[in-house]
Amino acid sequence: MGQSPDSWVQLEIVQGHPWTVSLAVFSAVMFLWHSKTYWSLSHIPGPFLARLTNLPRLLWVLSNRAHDIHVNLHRRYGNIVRFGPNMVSVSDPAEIANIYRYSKPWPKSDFYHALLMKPDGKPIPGIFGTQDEEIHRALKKPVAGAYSMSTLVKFEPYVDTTMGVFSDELRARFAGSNDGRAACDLGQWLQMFAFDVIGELTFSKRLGFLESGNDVNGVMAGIWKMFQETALVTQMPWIDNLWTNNPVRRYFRGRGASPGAAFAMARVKERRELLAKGRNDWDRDTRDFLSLFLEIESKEKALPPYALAAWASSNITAGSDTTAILLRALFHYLLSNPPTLARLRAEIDAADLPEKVPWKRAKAELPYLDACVKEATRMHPPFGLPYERVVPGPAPAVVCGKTLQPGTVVGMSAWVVGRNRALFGADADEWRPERWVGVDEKTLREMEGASMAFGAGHRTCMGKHIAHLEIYKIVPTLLKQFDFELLSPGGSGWTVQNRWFVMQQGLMVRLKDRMTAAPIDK
Ligand code: HEM
Repeated sequence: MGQSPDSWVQLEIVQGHPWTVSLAVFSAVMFLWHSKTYWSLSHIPGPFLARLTNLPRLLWVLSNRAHDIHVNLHRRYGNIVRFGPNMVSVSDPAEIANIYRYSKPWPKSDFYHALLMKPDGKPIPGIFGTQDEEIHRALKKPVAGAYSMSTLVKFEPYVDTTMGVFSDELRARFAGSNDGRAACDLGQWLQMFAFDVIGELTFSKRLGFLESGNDVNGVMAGIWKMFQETALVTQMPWIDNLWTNNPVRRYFRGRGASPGAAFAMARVKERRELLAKGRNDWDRDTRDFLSLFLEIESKEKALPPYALAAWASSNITAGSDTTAILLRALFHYLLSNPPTLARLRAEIDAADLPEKVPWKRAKAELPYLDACVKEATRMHPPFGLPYERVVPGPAPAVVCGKTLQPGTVVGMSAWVVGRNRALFGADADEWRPERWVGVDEKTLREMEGASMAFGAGHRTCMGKHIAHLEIYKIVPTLLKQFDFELLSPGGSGWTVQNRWFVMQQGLMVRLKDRMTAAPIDK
C-alpha cells in the first residue's frame, strides 16, 4: 500500500527530531500515568490543585506552617484528605493501627529516601530512613535491646552528670547576682543539654556544648540546615536527584558527612584505637552505647558494613533535636501559663526530692509532671509532617471507609491527630494538662493511643525511653533549682518553623537561683 504525502512528512519529523518525539512520548506517558492516579483518588476530598500536582504540599512546607495548614485542611474536608495526586492524609486515630502495623507493615514512602545520607551520591541506609524492610531488620534487631527501659536505667548516671554541668553553667552564667544578670536563651541551652546527654550516653563524651556555651563545630546549625532543605524535597522526592544530590552542587558544597555524623565517626575511630591498644570494653562497669555497638559488631558476622556508622550517627541526628524541641515546648507552655507552672512546682516541692531528681521517683511521685509532658507532646510534636507509608497490595486497602489502590501514599501527622476535637474536645488547640488528670481509664487509653509524636507500629521510635529519661529528670531538676521569668510574656518573640522538625526560637528568660533566694529585678 502506498503512503500519503502527509505520512511521509510525519515520518521525516520523527526521523529528523528524535528529541521532539521522545518529549511527546514522555508527555503522553506522564499524562496517562497522572490520569490513572487522578481518577483512582478522585473520591477523596481535598484542595483542587492537590489532584494535579504535589506543588501545594511543597508550598505548605515552604511557608513553615505546614502543621497548621494540615490541621485546617482536615477540619475543612474531614478525616481523609487528598494532599497530592497520589497522596492522602488521614486524621482518624482509629486508623493508626491499620496504617502503622506491626506485622506485614506498610513500607515507608520515597519521603524517607530524601532523608538518607548520600555523601558520594549513593544513599547509605539508616534505621530511621531505610525503605527496605530487610535492611531495617538487619540494622534494628541486634541493637533493639540496648534501647529498652531496663538497659537505659543503667545509663541514668550519665544523665545525672550532664544535668550537673547544665545547672552549674546556668548558675554561673545567668543566675549569679541580680546586677547586670544576663538574659538566657533557654531554648538554646535546652538544645545544648539534649545534644550533650546523647553524646554522653553514646560515647561517654559530651559534645562540649554546655561547657563552651556554643554550638561546637556548627553541629546543631548543620543538622537544622539539612532539615530546612530536605523537608522541601520530601514532598517531591524526584527533586532529590536534580537538586539535593546533584553532582555539580555536591562538588561545590563538599562531600563530607554532616557535622553530627562526623562527630560520631570521630568517636568511633578513637574507641577503635583504644581497643587496638588493649582496652576491653565489654568488661567495663559503665557501658555506653558505643561499647554495646562494638560488642555486637564483634559477635554478629552478617552485619552490613555501614551498621556501626548507622547506629552511632542515628543516636545524634534522631535523638538530640527531637528531645530539645519537646523540652522547649514544655518550658514555653509552662512559663506562659503561670497557674500550671505553680501547680507543677508545688507538686515538686512537696515531693522533697534530691537535687538531681531520680527517674523512678519522678515517674512515681509527680503525676502532674506526667500530665504536662503528655500535653506538651500533644501540643507540639517534634516532627510536623505526616509519616508516609505506601499501600502494599496486591489488594486495595480500606482507610476511613474509602478504597485506596496499592501504591497510594498514606500518612498521618502527629499534629493533626493531636488536635482532633472529637477526641480532645473543643479546646484541643489549648494547653490544658488537666485533661490528662482524673479521666476514666478508657478515655485515657484512647488519648494516649492517639499520641503519634513518637510514631506508631513497627517503625515507632526506638529512643522514646531515652527521651523520657531525660525529660522526666531535667524538668523537675531545673524547676527545683531555679525560678524562670519569661522575658517576652504573651509569647512575643516565640517563633515556630516547620521543616519536618518543628523548630522553635525565642524562649528568652531570666533566672533566679532558688537555693540562694535572691529576688528577680523587674
Ligand atoms: C522527644 C524525642 C523524640 C521524638 C519525638 C522522636 C520521634 C520519632 C518518630 C516520630 C519516629 C518514627 C518516624 C516515622 O515513622 O517516620 C522515630 C524513629 C526513630 N527514633 Fe525517635 N524520637 C525522639 C527521640 C529519639 C532518641 C533520643 C533516639 C535515640 C537516641 C531516637 C531514635 C530513633 C530511631 C533509631 C528511629 C527509627 C526507628 C525505626 O525505624 O525502627 N529517637 N522517632
